[in-house]
Amino acid sequence: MQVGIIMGSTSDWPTMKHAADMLDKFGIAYETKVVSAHRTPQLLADYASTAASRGLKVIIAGAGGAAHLPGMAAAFTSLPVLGVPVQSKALKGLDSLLSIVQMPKGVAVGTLAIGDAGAANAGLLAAQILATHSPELMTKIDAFRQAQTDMVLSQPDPSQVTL
Ligand SMILES: Nc1c(C(=O)O)ncn1[C@@H]1O[C@H](COP(=O)(O)O)[C@@H](O)[C@H]1O
Repeated sequence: MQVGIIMGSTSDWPTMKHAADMLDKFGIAYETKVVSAHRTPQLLADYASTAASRGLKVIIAGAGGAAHLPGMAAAFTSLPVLGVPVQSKALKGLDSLLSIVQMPKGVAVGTLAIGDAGAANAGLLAAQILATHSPELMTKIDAFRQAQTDMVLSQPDPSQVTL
């Protein structure tokens, strides 16, 4: 496995699935696991501190509300940790975002956007990190971006579209 996708609760899966789908697109092997800094603190410590020795290269961590999971994972490993703020019901994910993004200097978490787009981009960014050591993967990412550009450029003038 090259990427570990962890999340605070199974309720985060509909969001975090977008990260998994992106990794699938590029044929990148990953594992998924519910790990919580709050509810399963020892599991988090064990998971993150053994991640590098188990061969993982990047961790994607998604959580909502008081989202301490990405920061605590980063505290236990020197692997890059990408944090996904899951949209909460009460505060629409602003709580998750602020909990993840304001890390103290010296322990880094790469924070993505709130929700599905953030999860998908976490998968994409993980692929891009891995691609720095894989020309084959870089070619796939270049092709993905070109296809996206071509799709946008082929769309008709918005004023001609009947909604
Ligand atoms: N933020 C965290 C952490 C953590 O940061 O360790 N563990 C669970 N949670 C979050 O609690 C929310 C509600 O969880 P439940 O749906 O299980 O009640 C989820 O979005 C989860 O990520």
